[in-house]
Amino acid sequence: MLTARVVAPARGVDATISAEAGRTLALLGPNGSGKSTLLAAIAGLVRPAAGAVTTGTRVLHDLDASRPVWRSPRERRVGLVTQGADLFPTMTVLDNVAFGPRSQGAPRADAREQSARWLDSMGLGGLADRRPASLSGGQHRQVAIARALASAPDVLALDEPFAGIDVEAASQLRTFVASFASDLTVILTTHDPLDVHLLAHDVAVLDHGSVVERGTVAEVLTRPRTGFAARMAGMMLLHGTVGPSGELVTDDGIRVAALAPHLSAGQSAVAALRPRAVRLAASGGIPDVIRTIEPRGDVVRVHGERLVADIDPASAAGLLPGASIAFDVPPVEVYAP
Ligand SMILES: Nc1ncnc2c1ncn2[C@@H]1O[C@H](COP(=O)(O)OP(=O)(O)OP(=O)(O)O)[C@@H](O)[C@H]1O
Repeated sequence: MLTARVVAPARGVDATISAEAGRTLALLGPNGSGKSTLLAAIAGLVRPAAGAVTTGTRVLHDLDASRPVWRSPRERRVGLVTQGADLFPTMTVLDNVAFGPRSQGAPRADAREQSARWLDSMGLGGLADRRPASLSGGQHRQVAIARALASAPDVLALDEPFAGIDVEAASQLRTFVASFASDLTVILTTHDPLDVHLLAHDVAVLDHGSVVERGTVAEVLTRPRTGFAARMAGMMLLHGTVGPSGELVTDDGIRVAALAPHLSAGQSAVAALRPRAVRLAASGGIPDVIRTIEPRGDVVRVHGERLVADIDPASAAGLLPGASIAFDVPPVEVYAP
């Protein structure tokens, strides 16, 4: 179990996260929200102003103690793989991977032998004699991850591991990560909901340096509480209060019937709505004005000022930006914000 409280005022970060052994935590959040800073502090590459990081009973740093503790990156057993994860360009893949055990004191021959076995076990044995410049983007990332794992870390921190490589390489890399993730604590930052669904058990959402939402993937992506998590889940978030009949009255006055409301009238509430559930109203409905219309796979996405709907192309014929429109919304589940 990793717990980290990182206070880095120069970067606007004051966040606490925890990640359990054998589980993968996805760190989500807008650009600049502090995800990379958190990982760098856990790895000991950034020294925060305050806070502490522990894995199990090991203290990696404790800057709040009367005698502060600070372990060097190499003593932490945290493998950090960043987007720019630079392999040493003049070394072979094997020597790059052997660098980890060597820096922990293993003799060169032992480190190379151990690393060769390690590369084989990860299905990368064929790359052992190659230089980094000859690797594809996906292979480069696999080797960088293999190098981090060769030091037998307790925690593997992956900073946007699938960004900037092609779709097929990203898919292979996801399978690769999934193959060893259950043996250690993995934290990964991502902007892609697919990574969350395929790899993560838990999610923490950062905004402006603080954790604004956390829970299991199912909790956060089916009942999002922030606009960011809702967008990740492909949903829109309606904020409001519970009306006298248990309906949700949104902040801009939309009334939406609620499914089995558990909240009392007057309480603050949110609901998450999928654009596919929203229909064009035959009569009545929630009035709106069309902002944009875009094709999206087999549907047409109509963005109104208030709501977003995915409708079939035939129903979208004749709709134009600026036109008045009305939407029907099905009963929604409301929950506390
Ligand atoms: N090396 C640095 N020196 C000073 N400030 C930095 C440094 N790196 C990042 N910052 C600042 O710290 C804050 C948090 O940045 P960070 O890179 O941790 O966010 P992030 O969530 O990882 O963003 P992204 O999704 O764009 O990678 C930002 O305001 C950023 O400008």
